[in-house]
Amino acid sequence: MKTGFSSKADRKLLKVCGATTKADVELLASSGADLVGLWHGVADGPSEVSVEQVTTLAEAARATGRLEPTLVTFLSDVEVLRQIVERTGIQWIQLHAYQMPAMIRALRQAVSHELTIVKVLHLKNGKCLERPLIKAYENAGVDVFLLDVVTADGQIGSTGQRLQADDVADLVPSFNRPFLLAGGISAHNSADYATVAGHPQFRGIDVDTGARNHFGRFERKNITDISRGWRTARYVEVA
Ligand SMILES: O=C(O)c1ccccc1N[C@@H]1O[C@H](COP(=O)(O)O)[C@@H](O)[C@H]1O
Repeated sequence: MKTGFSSKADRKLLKVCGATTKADVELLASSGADLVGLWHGVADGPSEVSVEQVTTLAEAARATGRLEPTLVTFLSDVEVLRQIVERTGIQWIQLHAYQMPAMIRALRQAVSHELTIVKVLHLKNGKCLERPLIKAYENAGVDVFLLDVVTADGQIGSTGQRLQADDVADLVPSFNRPFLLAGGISAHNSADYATVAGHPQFRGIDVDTGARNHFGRFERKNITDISRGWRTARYVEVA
């Protein structure tokens, strides 16, 4: 199993989602983020970028020496994803839709370089929709689970809505992989997740809404405050 950043597993990761420009990437790198999410194949996503842009932004992220690019996608066509991953050199992929275990197994087998596969587990009203599939996901090659909200009307991704810590604590014993926490993460709610953040499988946080200002743009102070509030890997740099 490859989880990336493995030599620093005790250091918690801060992933920020939805960069669309080099300026975004550089702002995230200098604000304490460890991973940057690049959306491709997210229907109607406001931060959707082309494969060419993923390539350029991934290079820009790596060039900072501090940011790992992550492809965030709803796509499930293995050959399409293989081509994107190999063309862009992406080493982290976040499957944020309802992709199935067989697809993940096929992706793992198709990609020739190291790839950390992050699979989202969606919680609706506190219950994980994919719970019956978790063991199959692990057997298929998922490296990291990402726990996020699905809203009452079915919205997934960038909901700004929070998970209950008790629901997370109930779900984590059902898998053996590390996990990232998402859903309405801000600088001010780390204390509500103290038990979650202290869990040995907790690997870090993933943020979209809380990283942005009222205009929908990344706000440096929000990101540095989140890094400090959650004590993520680079918080000392931005303190
Ligand atoms: O941010 C989005 O719009 C998005 C679209 C499609 C897939 C994933 C997306 N973002 C993910 O949403 C959560 C964070 O949401 P928030 O902080 O509650 O707004 C995180 O997992 C992002 O990767």
